[in-house]
Amino acid sequence: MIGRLNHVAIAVPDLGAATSLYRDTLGAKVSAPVDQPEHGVTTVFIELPNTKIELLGQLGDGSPIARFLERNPDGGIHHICYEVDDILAARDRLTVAGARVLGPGEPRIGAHGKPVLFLHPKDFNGTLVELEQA
Ligand SMILES: CC[C@@H](C(=O)O)C(=O)SCCNC(=O)CCNC(=O)[C@H](O)C(C)(C)COP(=O)(O)OP(=O)(O)OC[C@H]1O[C@@H](n2cnc3c(N)ncnc32)[C@H](O)[C@@H]1OP(=O)(O)O
Ligand SMILES: [Co+2]
Repeated sequence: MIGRLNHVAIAVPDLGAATSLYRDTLGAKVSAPVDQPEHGVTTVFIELPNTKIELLGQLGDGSPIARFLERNPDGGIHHICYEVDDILAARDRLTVAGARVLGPGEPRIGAHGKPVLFLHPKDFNGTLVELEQA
């Protein structure tokens, strides 16, 4: 059911410093930062030949990455995002299989303008999973 790896997300305490690290030290192509107020984060995408890295900075109070950064003050891998052909069919199939879909259960529009959903990390070997409509 899952398809391509769309991105690996890394939550960071200082988005400017992390962007500089990827652009200037690792020599990667980086995007401009974009605030995602619906998601409580600011994103910077690193374009790699075979996938993307999503740098996540905290945006506003109640950001979903706030507690993660409290527990991991240097930052860390926060989630992985797989593409699915039909996000509603994927949600329904996973729910029947016992996986917990986070939030209200309806997809929201993500950083690429496509519907996304998140699955509880406790149901996927301690890894927060994002699904994005391909
Ligand atoms: C920009 C849009 C979009 C895109 O298009 O790419 C994005 O990527 S938005 C990214 C940010 N949004 C989200 O992460 C939304 C979904 N996340 C959540 O709803 C919450 O973050 C969470 C997963 C429910 C965690 O909530 P939190 O309050 O931080 O933690 P808890 O204390 O409730 O945690 C319970 C349990 O789970 C462990 N945990 C938490 N986060 C992670 C994680 N990222 N990876 C692995 N494990 C995680 C946490 O350690 C707790 O474990 P125990 O201590 O053993 O109970
Ligand atoms: Co993401």
